[in-house]
Amino acid sequence: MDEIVEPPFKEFCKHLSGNCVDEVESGTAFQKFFAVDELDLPLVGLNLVNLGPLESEECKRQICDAASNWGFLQLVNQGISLDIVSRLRSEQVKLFRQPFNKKANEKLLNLPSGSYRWEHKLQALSCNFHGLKPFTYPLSTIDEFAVKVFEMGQQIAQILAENLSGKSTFCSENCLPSSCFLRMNRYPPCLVSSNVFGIVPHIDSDFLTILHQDEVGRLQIIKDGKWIGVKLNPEALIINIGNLFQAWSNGIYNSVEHLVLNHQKVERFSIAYFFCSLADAVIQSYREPSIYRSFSFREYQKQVQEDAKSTGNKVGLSRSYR
Ligand SMILES: C=C1C[C@]23C[C@@]1(O)CC[C@H]2[C@@]12CC[C@H](O)[C@@](C)(C(=O)O1)[C@H]2[C@@H]3C(=O)O
Ligand SMILES: O=C(O)CCC(=O)C(=O)O
Ligand SMILES: [Fe+2]
Repeated sequence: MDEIVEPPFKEFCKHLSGNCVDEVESGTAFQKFFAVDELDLPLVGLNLVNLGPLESEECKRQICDAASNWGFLQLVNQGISLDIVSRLRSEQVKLFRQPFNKKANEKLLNLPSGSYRWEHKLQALSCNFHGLKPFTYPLSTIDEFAVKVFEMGQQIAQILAENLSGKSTFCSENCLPSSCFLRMNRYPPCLVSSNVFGIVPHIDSDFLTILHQDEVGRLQIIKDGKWIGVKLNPEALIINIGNLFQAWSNGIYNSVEHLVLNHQKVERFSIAYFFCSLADAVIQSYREPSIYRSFSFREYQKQVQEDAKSTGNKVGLSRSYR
């Protein structure tokens, strides 16, 4: 296997946040985030939706309950074969094995330049705007995955929306392949400590995130005010609720904080698909009186990025959206 051509971890940290290495070496590396328990996320078999009315209703109820009580769930039999996921994983590994300056400077996979980023101490390759560029046939593995994961996201979003407001068409009208993003992440091994954030605690600003994490795991979420580790299920895709669904559902569906800790010895890969609305879609609670004022995804993303720059943290819905 080619040598992993990445800057040494210390340089990597300095590049990102200066004192990262000091925090880590002084042992203050976020002990409070180190989860003690590991739990299974609520598990739902999506194929049940296509079975008889009874199973279908039960499956939809489980999805909606998890969206309210956990903000996270895991789906199996969701129609995305493990073959596509493993083919995508090998393409992802090949991409990240490219020499560092090639990833940082050249256009990879004819993605817009700047698609390769060091984000929150991970290296992320964002493939944006799947729906815009004309597909070339035969479909690349990335496009094949994106088409299926978009359809799945739409199905879940529709189940969640219909549960609250009948035959709501909000998601189908405002969430399109061109408004969604696929991000492939690589988390380098962190030799200095096992308590360093691969991605800092955050809440996703989209409607839904659909996530495949590899066998390294180390995803943690907040449950009942405590950090817990998410038990691995390589056959499942993880779905988590974003801020937009929390606002649209008037707080009935919850978007919860989550983080990833780097592994001390091995690299970790994940694939995240952000099911977002069109930038100008107005997110308005499905019923009055609403907890949150209406806003557009564009406005919200801009606010989140400004807050993250000025405060170092995303403030999210609590900031003047109430
Ligand atoms: C988890 C997230 C990363 C993201 C903001 C979000 O909460 C959900 C949308 C994500 C996305 C996707 C496209 C762009 O790469 C991005 C910068 C954006 O505007 O929305 C990322 C956000 C991010 O990386 O912060
Ligand atoms: O890589 C993961 O497992 C989670 C990534 C994530 O939370 C994100 O990109 O928003
Ligand atoms: Fe996230």
